[in-house]
Amino acid sequence: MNVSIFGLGYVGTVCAACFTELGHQIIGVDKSIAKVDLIREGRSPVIEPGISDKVAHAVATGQLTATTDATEAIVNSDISMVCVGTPSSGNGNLDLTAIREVAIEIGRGLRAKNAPHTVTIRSTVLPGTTRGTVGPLIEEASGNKIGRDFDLAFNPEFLREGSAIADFNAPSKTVVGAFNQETADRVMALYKDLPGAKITPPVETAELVKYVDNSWHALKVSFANEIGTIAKTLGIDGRDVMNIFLQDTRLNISPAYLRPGFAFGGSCLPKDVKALKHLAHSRGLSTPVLESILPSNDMIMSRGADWILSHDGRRIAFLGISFKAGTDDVRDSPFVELVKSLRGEQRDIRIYDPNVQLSQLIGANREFLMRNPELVGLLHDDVTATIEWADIIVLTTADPRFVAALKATRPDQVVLELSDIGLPRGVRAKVSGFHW
Ligand SMILES: NC(=O)C1=CN([C@@H]2O[C@H](COP(=O)(O)OP(=O)(O)OC[C@H]3O[C@@H](n4cnc5c(N)ncnc54)[C@H](O)[C@@H]3O)[C@@H](O)[C@H]2O)C=CC1
Ligand SMILES: O=C(O)[C@H]1O[C@H](OP(=O)(O)OP(=O)(O)OC[C@H]2O[C@@H](n3ccc(=O)[nH]c3=O)[C@H](O)[C@@H]2O)[C@H](O)[C@@H](O)[C@@H]1O
Repeated sequence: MNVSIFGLGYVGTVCAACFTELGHQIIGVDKSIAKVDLIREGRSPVIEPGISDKVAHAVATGQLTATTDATEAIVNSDISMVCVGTPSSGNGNLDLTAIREVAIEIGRGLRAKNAPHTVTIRSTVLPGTTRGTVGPLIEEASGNKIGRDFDLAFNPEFLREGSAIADFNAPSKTVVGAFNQETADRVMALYKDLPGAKITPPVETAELVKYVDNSWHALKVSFANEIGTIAKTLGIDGRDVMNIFLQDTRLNISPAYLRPGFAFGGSCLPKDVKALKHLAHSRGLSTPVLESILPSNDMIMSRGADWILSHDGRRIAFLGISFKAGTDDVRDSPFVELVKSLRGEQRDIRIYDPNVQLSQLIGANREFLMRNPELVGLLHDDVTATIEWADIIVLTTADPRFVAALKATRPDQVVLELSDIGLPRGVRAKVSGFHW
């Protein structure tokens, strides 16, 4: 099928490249000329394992093109997939600016097209947004009617940064909520060669499921981290406790997100928990469990800062600042918050993260760093010099480059392992774990 993908960020770029491998012809659309130019040059606008080769190949074979012109993309495609950002607004609700813009652009594009077209929303939006906001905006801008002149669906994305390509190619479920079964089937046909359950619930159910997924992950991380905290104060290794707990096969508990580690972050879990809470508030509902997730996470963050400060040494080197290994995404990274809180404590800080270089970042990540200029001056690109300089080395994620670099540590240094990573032999510094 011919598919136009609006928004060439983490979701849009991965979907664009991976859909070409399923035989689809993709036109990527972004309002950022920089991102469109990168795709045209066969380069990925995001850092994600495996994505560079896939983008380069798809562009070289002509299966992936890019434009800033929405109408051109609509006219030359059968289905449009919307993957623009839906960040948090100040009060926890979603900022739908980009969604609204794209809905209007798609509507205008449809005016220039005299053939059936399907629009599917992949961005995470609260229940009611596809029907109540996107649909009417497209109808108004196009003069067309849903179900008569064009079709509309919601198709949530479940990929995780750092393993996005593997997640795209092996989904455990693909969910398409549409206003009629033919539309759901048409969108689902894009995924016909992928494994996993194929589910076509009502649109609002599909919208809510996405929030259930992300809030559940956040809740599990918070639970595991609180257990880890209690265990540590008792002198018990929280990792052992959770490992034994997880062996209860009668309960079939997935170990995912249940290992004690550091606070969760990233551009999705925090914002999606906030948005679900906001939805509950707006309905006058009391949801104490959901209410407690972010305060619990904040507590883990401040415990992490206290733990680092409890070690002697003024010079602290952070290995990693993006929220996860394998990505350049610094949005809502818990390590950014940690660095900011330590800066007021008379410590000198340096950060090494080869994925995070101001000169390379574009889009929302660049904007995030520009809003935090104090961080930019802390970034260093020489890992050996950064380690040599430090008294304390904070290992944030299991990026193999960080783990390998630790072999250069000295016995007078201390390595603080924030996440439950497990270090190789050959680290000469004293090593201590947040949960053990
Ligand atoms: N990052 C992730 O791992 C996942 C994100 N999601 C959801 O997917 C959505 C997109 O997330 P990301 O890819 O992280 O966002 P992103 O911020 O990386 O990318 C969004 C892109 O949309 C573009 N854009 C904004 N307005 C536009 C317009 N009018 N026309 C064309 N392009 C426009 C931006 O320039 C940007 O390149 C969000 O709703 C997010 O919650 C869902 C699953 C995974
Ligand atoms: O909606 C989204 O954007 C995506 O959000 C998350 O994906 P992502 O944030 O990319 O990565 P995760 O692996 O879920 O990590 C989120 C946070 O949880 C933390 N985490 C993850 C796994 C774990 O076992 N423990 C843990 O603390 C990570 O370190 C990170 O801070 C969801 O897992 C995806 O299913 C979803 O598609």
